[in-house]
Amino acid sequence: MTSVAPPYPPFSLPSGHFLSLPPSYAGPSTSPSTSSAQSGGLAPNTASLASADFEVDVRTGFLPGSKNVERLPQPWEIWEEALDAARGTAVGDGLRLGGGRPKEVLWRAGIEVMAVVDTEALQTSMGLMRRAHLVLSFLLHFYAHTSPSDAPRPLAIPASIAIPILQIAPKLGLPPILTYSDTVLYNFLPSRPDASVSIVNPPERALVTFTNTRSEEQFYVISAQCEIAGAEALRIMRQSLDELFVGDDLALRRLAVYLRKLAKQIDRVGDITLSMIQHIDPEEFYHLIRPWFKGGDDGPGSLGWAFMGVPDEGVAAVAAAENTADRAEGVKRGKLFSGPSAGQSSLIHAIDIFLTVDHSPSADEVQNEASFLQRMLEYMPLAHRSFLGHLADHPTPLRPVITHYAKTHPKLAAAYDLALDALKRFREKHMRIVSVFIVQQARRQPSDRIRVLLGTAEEGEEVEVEVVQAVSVEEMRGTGGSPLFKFLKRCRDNTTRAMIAAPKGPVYELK
Ligand code: HEM
Repeated sequence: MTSVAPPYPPFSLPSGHFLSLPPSYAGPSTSPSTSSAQSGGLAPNTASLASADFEVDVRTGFLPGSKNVERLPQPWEIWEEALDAARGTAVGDGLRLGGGRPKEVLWRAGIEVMAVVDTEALQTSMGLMRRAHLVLSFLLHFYAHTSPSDAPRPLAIPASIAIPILQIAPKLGLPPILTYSDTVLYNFLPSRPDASVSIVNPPERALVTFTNTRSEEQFYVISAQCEIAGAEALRIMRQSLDELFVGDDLALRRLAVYLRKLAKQIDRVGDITLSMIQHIDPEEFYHLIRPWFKGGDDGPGSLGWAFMGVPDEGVAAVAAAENTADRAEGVKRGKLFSGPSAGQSSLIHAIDIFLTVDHSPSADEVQNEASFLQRMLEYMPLAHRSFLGHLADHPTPLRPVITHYAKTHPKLAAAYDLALDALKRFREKHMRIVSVFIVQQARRQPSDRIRVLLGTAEEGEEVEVEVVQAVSVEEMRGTGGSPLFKFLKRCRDNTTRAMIAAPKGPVYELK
């Protein structure tokens, strides 16, 4: 066997790469206990890439390996009852965005007088803590988005929600707001609920929605299906890192096979994402569902959400997204956390890191826009964030090997480019999704059916002609106010820039 072993060219992430920066989110102080981490990343550690330490399951990837808890027992049942009351049982039966009816006023008054339930006994079980974070963050968003628009700001979040969520969130390493973990990772049941989720027993049902619409359920379930397809991508990445550790000719040939397999799997994730077009009504998504996701950071002048009944020291531990400039200026803002986005999924971040797609900001980029992916790390469970850090620090990373052998092993370089091309295709499919679900919807008025559900029209009211609004793609803003399409295009272009050979074919342009 010919050895083509290291020394490889020294590898380090470019300075300023979002993964070289320490996480600013202050979670609990548990660091991953792998041999690699304990040896400062020096010991070869290929086995731990899918590890319980990181809550990454070899079979289910970033989805929990055990069944999600469907309901909290006593004494936390009171939160579940409040959630039942908010959701109702059918479309149009739950609380309405913007509130205003006696139903919402009464519900919010109930939350304001609800007892603060102790969470200590809850903290012994990961499953219960995940469900508690999910339930409390749905309650939080129901409360915030049924509050009248003239309610004093920062919006006061009652102690009955604020205190327990601020106790539970740091234990999971999550912020005290609705995250992708709540809407997707902790919120599904597979087709056969008592068997473990897998590609043959895929996520089928969502446990909690705001609207009881099939569209909302499918939005969460299809995202979870992307994650289960991603578990296979993670397995292939782990096998590739094993081959990189061996590093001989046979290993390089195997590596090329794995990279071609990875390309197929990334395409699979992209196709599942694209299937949202068949299963989700874009109008329902844009007008009925998406507004519930808004966080306390809604718009430049937002004063955020103030968590009541919590001494400042308690809040400080979870105040990563707090605007420190305001504190200096003495402006009283609440928490400025963003709402959920699939940009918080660790899966695409992991593929980016493995293939070394560099999303670090260039000098001319607006800071807010450039730091989106970095900020999204703060919205992942601590264990997944640690996993990504571990992957970024891996002692035998992929790209230096590919560039080192690009001339002598052209098939390997071609396989690497194939994986990047698949990732570019994923991003272009995703851009089409954003175009259908956001851009096109922002340009037209909601239909009568949607307006009745929103409470802005009565049933049977005169149909108005659709008015196309002049919304330009450049003006549109994403989570936390970043310029949407500049950002998405840049992510796509960063992907093609990593290729060894020049990318082929036309690029997708958003209109
Ligand atoms: C209806 C479906 C979807 C919509 C409307 C949507 C919308 C968006 C938007 C507006 C952004 C820009 C950042 C932000 O404002 O949050 C974004 C970013 C992102 N989304 Fe989605 N998304 C959808 C589904 C998905 C799915 C299923 C995945 C993953 C499997 C995904 C992965 C990402 C990633 C990784 C980013 C960061 C940008 C990048 O890396 O290219 N999205 N999404």
